[in-house]
Amino acid sequence: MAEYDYDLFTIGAGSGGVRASRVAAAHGAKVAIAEEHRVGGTCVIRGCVPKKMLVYGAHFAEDLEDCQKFGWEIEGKSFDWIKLRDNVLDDVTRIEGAYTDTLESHDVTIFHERAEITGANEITLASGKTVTAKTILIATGARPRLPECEGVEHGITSNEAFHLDELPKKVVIAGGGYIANEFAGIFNEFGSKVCVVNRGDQLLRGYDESVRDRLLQISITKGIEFRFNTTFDYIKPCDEGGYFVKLKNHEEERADLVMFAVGRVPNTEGLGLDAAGVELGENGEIKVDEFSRTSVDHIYAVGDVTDRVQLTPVAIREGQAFADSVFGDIEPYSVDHSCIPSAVFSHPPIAAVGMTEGEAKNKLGSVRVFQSDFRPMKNVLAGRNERSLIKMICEGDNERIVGIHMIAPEAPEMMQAAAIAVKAGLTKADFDATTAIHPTMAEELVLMK
Ligand SMILES: Cc1cc2nc3c(=O)[nH]c(=O)nc-3n(C[C@H](O)[C@H](O)[C@H](O)COP(=O)(O)OP(=O)(O)OC[C@H]3O[C@@H](n4cnc5c(N)ncnc54)[C@H](O)[C@@H]3O)c2cc1C
Ligand SMILES: NC(=O)c1ccc[n+]([C@@H]2O[C@H](COP(=O)([O-])OP(=O)(O)OC[C@H]3O[C@@H](n4cnc5c(N)ncnc54)[C@H](O)[C@@H]3O)[C@@H](O)[C@H]2O)c1
Repeated sequence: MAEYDYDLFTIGAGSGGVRASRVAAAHGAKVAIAEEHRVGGTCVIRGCVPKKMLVYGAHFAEDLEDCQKFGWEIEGKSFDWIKLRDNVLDDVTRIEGAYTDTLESHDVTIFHERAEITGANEITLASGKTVTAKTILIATGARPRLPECEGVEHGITSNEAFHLDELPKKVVIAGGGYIANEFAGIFNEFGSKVCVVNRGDQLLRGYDESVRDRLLQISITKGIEFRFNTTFDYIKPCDEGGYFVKLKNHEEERADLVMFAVGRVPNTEGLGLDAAGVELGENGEIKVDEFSRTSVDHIYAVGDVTDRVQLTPVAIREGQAFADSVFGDIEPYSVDHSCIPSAVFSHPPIAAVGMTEGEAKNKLGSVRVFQSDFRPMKNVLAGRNERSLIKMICEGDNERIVGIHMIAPEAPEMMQAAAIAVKAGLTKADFDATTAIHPTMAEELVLMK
């Protein structure tokens, strides 16, 4: 008789948990996974995937306007939110099915219910069933944070934004980070009046200042309003529908929808972590070492619940490294969290890798910055007065590239390839030695003066 029911029990079937479970099973482990909501987790069900589909949908608004300068006439164009919403939700269900199939084809047992650690190696499911496992992986992700304010229960978060029955005429979005800027772009392109409310005076902290400023200027030109250095006093329902929204130092205003996008809280409550002896950090995140091991030897944690870098590819890499290291026939290895490229799918999008100009100056002293500030060819013909910006930050005499930052149509697509070069430690001279592909926006990368 085996000592435990499973070699591995994973709590949470999101990006990190699914990858770890599938790979551990492929290494020969007997694996079970519990999911209390839907297989796929935040990324597939209510994050990256449906968000990107809405971004695509939203962008047609500009394309349908710009296409006229390219000779196209489109009569009677109209937009049907319910059609887009339902098509997106259908595709989410399809992908959920693909994730479930992957787990099942690897003989991973799926429990479609909540799980909690109730003993050193014991897990109890919501149905009351108890199982044991030699190793436990916590991959429970994070949930939207809600600020403290009167009437906070009247607001929605990104979770609900994908299910709206109608688009708001006016939406107030709290936050100045990824989600706030992405949804500001989405709602604005669909014709909603958007007001972004940020507690501080900076959008997208962590991104390069000139790129952030460019997004702010373009967003204002597109009609998005911003209120900085303020928080909510109250949100009160109005008899005629919608809400009265009062911000500190501002007059009360009306809105049809309030959306909170003020960060995410690791899902660590009600998991039995205290009793199990798993240590948490200041923000409730699970503390782990470089191998994703918690303070308890046989309990590991990956992804957003550890609050290292809250991105899907990072959760996936952490899950893969954990499974290979614990169940594979190889030397344990850890995930390199340096130089991770990222993107904000705003309108237009931002993408970045490595140090910003400010960071590089602080850390490295003298740096050289190359910059290309240009109006993409398509925007020129379309009469769209929107400029793009690409910055390259270089270090030392050999001008090793330590950061690239851009705001441009398709910036995330360009960045994925550029990030390989930065990660590999290439220099400005290596870029200069590469022949341009003309005419593209990406050729700016190898033509910078
Ligand atoms: C709106 C939005 C857009 C995003 N866009 C991007 C993007 O474009 N690119 C990008 O890289 N990242 C994006 N992210 C971040 C990305 O979704 C997360 O970093 C990623 O999903 C984290 O994966 P995870 O495995 O740690 O957790 P999750 O994917 O959140 O999975 C955790 C799972 O655990 C389940 N769970 C929790 N507690 C229990 C329990 N006790 N028992 C059973 N199950 C439980 C949850 O239901 C959930 O399904 C976005 C996030 C949001 C919210
Ligand atoms: N494209 C992507 O890769 C992508 C997209 C969406 C989300 N994500 C991930 O999800 C995480 C969460 O996203 P997010 O946008 O919720 O958080 P975030 O950390 O990016 O931004 C939070 C913002 O809210 C502001 N804020 C905090 N409290 C506030 C308050 N009370 N009132 C007004 N503003 C307030 C902060 O100043 C900050 O600008 C991100 O950190 C990111 O890792 C990634």
